[in-house]
Amino acid sequence: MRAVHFGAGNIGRGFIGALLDQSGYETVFVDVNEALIHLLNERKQYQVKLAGDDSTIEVKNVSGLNSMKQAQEVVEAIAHADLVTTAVGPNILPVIAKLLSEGLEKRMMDQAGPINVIACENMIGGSEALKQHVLENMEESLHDQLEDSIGFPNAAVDRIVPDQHNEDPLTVKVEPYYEWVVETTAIKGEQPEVEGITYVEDLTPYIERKLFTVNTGHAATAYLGSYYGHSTIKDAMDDYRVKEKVEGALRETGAVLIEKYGFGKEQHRAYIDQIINRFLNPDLSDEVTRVGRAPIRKLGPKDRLVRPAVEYLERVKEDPQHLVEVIAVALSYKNEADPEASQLQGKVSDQGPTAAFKDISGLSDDSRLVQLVEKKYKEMN
Ligand SMILES: NC(=O)c1ccc[n+]([C@@H]2O[C@H](COP(=O)([O-])OP(=O)(O)OC[C@H]3O[C@@H](n4cnc5c(N)ncnc54)[C@H](O)[C@@H]3O)[C@@H](O)[C@H]2O)c1
Ligand SMILES: O=P(O)(O)OC[C@@H](O)[C@@H](O)[C@H](O)[C@H](O)CO
Repeated sequence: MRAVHFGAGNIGRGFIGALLDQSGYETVFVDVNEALIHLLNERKQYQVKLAGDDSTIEVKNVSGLNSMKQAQEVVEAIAHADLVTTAVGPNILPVIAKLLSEGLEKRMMDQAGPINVIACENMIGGSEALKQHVLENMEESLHDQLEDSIGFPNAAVDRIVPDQHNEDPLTVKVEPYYEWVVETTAIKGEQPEVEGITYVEDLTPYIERKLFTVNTGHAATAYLGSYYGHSTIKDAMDDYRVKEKVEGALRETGAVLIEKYGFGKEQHRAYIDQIINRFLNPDLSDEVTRVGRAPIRKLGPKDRLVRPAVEYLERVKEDPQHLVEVIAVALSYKNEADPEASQLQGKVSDQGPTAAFKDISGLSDDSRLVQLVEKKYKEMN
């Protein structure tokens, strides 16, 4: 079996690539990083190290294609693949859609049969969003054929893979924990056989539980950690001021999730505790700059901070004090090496914090959340 995976970065190599190899796939990584592509082709293998566990997984049967220089080869690889996956980041999905649509078009012309494209990104409806970008790049006369033969099942992926500082640039150190959940309804043809995938009929409770617990907690730790002068997630969580506020934010998202999906209170408490312990893993050094990256995306209307805060106001009918504080601190987040953080600070200084927040979150003047964030931001700055 052959897989094409877009994005040979942390989660691509450290999670998806490893499971694809264990499941018997030959994986072609597509990336723009020439150094990584060169090494993948030279060695055809790499190592995944499990943090705190001393064990190493040898990932074999891999190769690489540079999407900037080898576009035609990428198109051919997609035309002959059994599965396509991505882990490039939500903002890059529109970029890869052009080449992906060419590959899928070739595949349909060759009558190579159905295939599934799974976007493994931290967002709600990632594969569906990728499908829309593919359709924008494809002639309308082919849209019905795509609907019939190409599946875009949404997915949730969970494994903390920090930025890597290993001697060997292909090696990836990851936490042992992982979860990969894929929705069955959009699958075309046979369900991909990948060890470690849990198939479910309705992904919504899974992706929301993951995004609004792991990623809300992570973002809260990163922005509060940066505010209090910490550079890693573990250091931030070792500061009781950060930990208390993160736990408070997760009680708020938990109240929404329990009310919405009927998760048991004890079961959800245990889920939160397990996540906090993952953030405190002493064998994993994860920087607040990675976890806090792209703050404009993270302050977006459907993302990990604004969406649960809005739902808390609607469902619990109280003010989400901790989420408000995290949003206010996220609006103040500075990192000159992160283009979105610089853009955010440019917006805040040009428009003022309230107008910048309204613009990014899509909320209106009369939104209670906007008023609460405005007040908190003034208190903190
Ligand atoms: N790292 C984690 O802990 C983690 C866990 C779960 C989900 N995710 C999600 O996985 C996705 C990737 O995250 P990551 O941490 O692996 O990031 P990363 O930066 O390590 O990897 C992204 C890769 O995409 C490549 N890329 C950029 N533009 C490209 C293009 N046009 N074509 C092909 N490749 C391109 C980059 O060169 C890089 O190798 C994100 O959506 C993230 O939210 C990450
Ligand atoms: O990848 P992002 O930028 O959406 O979020 C940063 C981290 O919270 C994220 O990568 C986590 O490590 C991951 O989602 C854990 O499963």
